[in-house]
Amino acid sequence: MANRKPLIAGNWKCNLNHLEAIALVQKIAFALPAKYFDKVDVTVIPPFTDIRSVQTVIDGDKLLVTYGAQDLSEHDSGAYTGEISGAFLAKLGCTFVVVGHSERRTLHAETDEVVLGKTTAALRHGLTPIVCIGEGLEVREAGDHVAYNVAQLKGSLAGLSSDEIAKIVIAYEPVWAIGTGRVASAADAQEVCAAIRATLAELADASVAASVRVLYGGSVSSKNVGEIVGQTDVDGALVGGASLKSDEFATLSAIAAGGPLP
Ligand SMILES: O=C(CO)COP(=O)(O)O
Repeated sequence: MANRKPLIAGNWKCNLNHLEAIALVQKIAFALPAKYFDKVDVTVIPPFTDIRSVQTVIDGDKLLVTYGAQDLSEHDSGAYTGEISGAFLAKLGCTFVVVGHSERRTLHAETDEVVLGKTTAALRHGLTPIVCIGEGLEVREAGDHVAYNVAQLKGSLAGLSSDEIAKIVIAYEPVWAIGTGRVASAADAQEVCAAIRATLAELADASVAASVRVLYGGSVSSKNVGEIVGQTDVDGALVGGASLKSDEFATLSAIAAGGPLP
């Protein structure tokens, strides 16, 4: 994983109200003493309605966990009912924002063009976008997964400058591995993450490509995270189900930090 600090991001999806969120953040922080944060960045990505409460507990208790949002609008303000501006997220102290998660691409018909608009909006407000890409099962079975992910990455980052690309995190999440318990092998993750890095070198340059964090996501748990983040081009994980359990999430974060177990 070269000199890149691993990042473990817990995507809570549509789970936990703001009271449950406070309890989970406190438990995660309690299980992960300060020494781990020199070696791993840990962030939680709760629903929008939890963010203010999460901010209050993290700021109040001076916790080292950061937080972010699961989506944002392409627009900064205006007549866009139901949309959340990146400006609002920045004001709430968010560090990260997930963009183009496969659940949004599929359930909300987000195209690469929309994902690019959201990525640009995140950067405009000083948020770090975690740009998600990943192939479905048919593409994987046809053996077209590398080309598919490279095309999705190029579409999602089209026209961004090297400086902008340097500020992004990429997450490779094969759709067939999300919430299924069917984790990609470490070699599968490495193959696509290496292709992502080679594409970043093409879109920006070699030094930017060497600095950008590329995460794997899809059924990550404390049982498989060690092998996955041990791959040369995998710099952490975007974790769904396992991020809702404090002990499990703390354990897998500690493994990504290189131990010891909490
Ligand atoms: O979609 C994911 C994270 O964004 C992965 O979810 P699971 O870890 O539940 O498979």
